[in-house]
Amino acid sequence: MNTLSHTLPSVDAVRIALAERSYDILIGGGLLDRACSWTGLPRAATALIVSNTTVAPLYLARVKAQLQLHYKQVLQLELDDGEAYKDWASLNRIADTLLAAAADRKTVLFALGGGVVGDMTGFAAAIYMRGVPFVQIPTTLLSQVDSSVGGKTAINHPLGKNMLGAFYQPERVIADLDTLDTLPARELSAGLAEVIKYGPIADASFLDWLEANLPALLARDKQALAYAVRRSCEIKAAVVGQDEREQGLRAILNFGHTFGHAIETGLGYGEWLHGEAVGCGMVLASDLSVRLGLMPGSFLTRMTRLIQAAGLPVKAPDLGTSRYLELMRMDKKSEAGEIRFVVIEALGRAGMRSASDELVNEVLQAHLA
Ligand SMILES: O=C(O)C(=O)C[C@@H](O)[C@H](O)[C@H](O)COP(=O)(O)O
Repeated sequence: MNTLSHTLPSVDAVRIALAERSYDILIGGGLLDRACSWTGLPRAATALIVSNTTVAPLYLARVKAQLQLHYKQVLQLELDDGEAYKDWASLNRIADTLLAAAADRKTVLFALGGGVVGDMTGFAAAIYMRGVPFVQIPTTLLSQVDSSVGGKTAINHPLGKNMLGAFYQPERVIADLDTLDTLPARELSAGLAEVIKYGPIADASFLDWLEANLPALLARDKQALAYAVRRSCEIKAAVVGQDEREQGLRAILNFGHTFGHAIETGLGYGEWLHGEAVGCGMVLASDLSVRLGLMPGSFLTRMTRLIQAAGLPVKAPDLGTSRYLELMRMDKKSEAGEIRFVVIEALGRAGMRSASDELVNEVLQAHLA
């Protein structure tokens, strides 16, 4: 982590080291209006800002004003807001906008919003004219600590979450902490799920810190949020830097997601927020870690308490255990029909395990609402 010095408040820069695909995650206050956020990006005639109907009224004009200093033509597109719209139709709207404006293959896309906007804009950038540059401007806690970083882009399919996508890295991530001021409380909690994830999988002392600082985070204390975002990005950068395309290690970032994605797909996208499903999914994955004999029962108690205190659900919707198994067999980590779960092997260390359907059923039965 570097600190860029300015007369204005400092800007943290966490580097994602991926050879020629390396980039910085800029983290700080007021970044939307600061020149350092926007200089040094790829030169082009055209830029497209992709946002949604909730975020655009708040921040699009400011981003556009900055981009107009660098690009001759600045296009904008406001997608419908929500996980239910992370689909082919929205992706097509991005392509339609680019093609209608005759945007060339140097055009730079800017994703202004949360994970849905970021994932879809990244996927559009990956496939438009076989690849154009893009920049992530995450405005939710979840997207600042997780989805804007690491180059996973995708849309959902009715049969499975994030099933169509590409690994495609952004040119830069601009995480303006001030955008968290306007975040609804439910979204803040959803983002905390992905923050909490980093403790058990990679940094036991970060888990201690989160327990001690959860009230400050929920109260949106700027320093606490800045540390949580930076530490999360540092951990993610270290993992992605070693395993960009999830050949092994990177799967640990999916802790809680096997159960979580089943909840999202099973209920219908958007019913629960992604972070809510991941929070609840981590309770189930913690229980599985205990039932596999890897962790003591006190670990499940600890995780459940923290997740609940963060304002997240800890009881899973009753989709029926066989439906859960059916959905989880579709997970991208499954191999030859065998579900592979991320489990905790020791505090700060995660691994992969399969489990019998009987054991998974026991876990589900213990946590269904
Ligand atoms: O970046 C990763 O790798 C992750 O798994 C992070 C997840 O938190 C994130 O939700 C990711 O988009 C899910 O990826 P998927 O491969 O399970 O669809």
